[in-house]
Amino acid sequence: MFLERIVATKKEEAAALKASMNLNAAEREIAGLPACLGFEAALQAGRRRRPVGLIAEVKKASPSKGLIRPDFHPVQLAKAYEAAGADCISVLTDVQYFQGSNDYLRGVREGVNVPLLRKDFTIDERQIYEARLIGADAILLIAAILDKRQLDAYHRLARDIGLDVLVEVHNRPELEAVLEVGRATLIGVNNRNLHTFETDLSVTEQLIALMPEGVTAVSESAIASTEDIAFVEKAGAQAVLVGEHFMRQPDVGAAIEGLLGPVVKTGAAG
Ligand SMILES: O=C(O)c1ccccc1NCC(=O)[C@H](O)[C@H](O)COP(=O)(O)O
Repeated sequence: MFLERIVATKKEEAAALKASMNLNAAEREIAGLPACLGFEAALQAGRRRRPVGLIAEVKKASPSKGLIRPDFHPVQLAKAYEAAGADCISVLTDVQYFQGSNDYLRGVREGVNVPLLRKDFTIDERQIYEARLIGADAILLIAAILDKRQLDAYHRLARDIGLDVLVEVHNRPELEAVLEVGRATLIGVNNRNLHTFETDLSVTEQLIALMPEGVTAVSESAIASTEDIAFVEKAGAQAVLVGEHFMRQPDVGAAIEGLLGPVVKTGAAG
């Protein structure tokens, strides 16, 4: 099973981090960093300018599609996303399966001033410290690979060091576990089954209907047309996470406008 392979790789990486990272030193360094940019707040602000908030993803390759963008320049792409009004940017840092890199996130941090999601498979607390140290504003917690104790502890740690948390679910039991833990305010519904790679936007419709008031709901994956946006918005998505569709267009800024329309000036700050 593919997800199990990814988790096994992450366990090896976590063991290496355990050997190289001094937690006290990491905490001291983090205490001296500037505050994170508000990831969830940026998505809510984005909803006032477009039908839904936008997390635009910098994604070179994926397990399901292989190499997506051979001519891959993460900082240029991120600057184009920012110029086109992306509210937040997701940067894949997994090396083995997505051809990502922590250096991509560091570079993007230097290049843009929008909140950044470190998109990776978090299974150890040291990865959360690492995310903050390389410049992320938010991390991803995937319910399919974490039990309730981990969801609770990792969420608490991330918030303690200033990070927002996008908690990802794909089915009803995962959503119920996340709601029982009771910490998530920002919940992503992944339309992709991470075991089979099958995609289905109706997963967004089914799961958002079960979410309580007050949750910022994000529809993730397989969004590629204005019809898809209309569908997930009607289902209650307040934001979307889009990677491959943008990565396949030569001009990613124009692709944002094509998918979501122009930014509407509200006159209000934010
Ligand atoms: O994208 C994959 O093939 C994939 C496979 C296994 C686990 C995770 C995977 N993707 C991570 C993501 O959640 C997506 O990169 C993100 O939602 C954007 O999706 P898309 O717009 O379809 O590129």
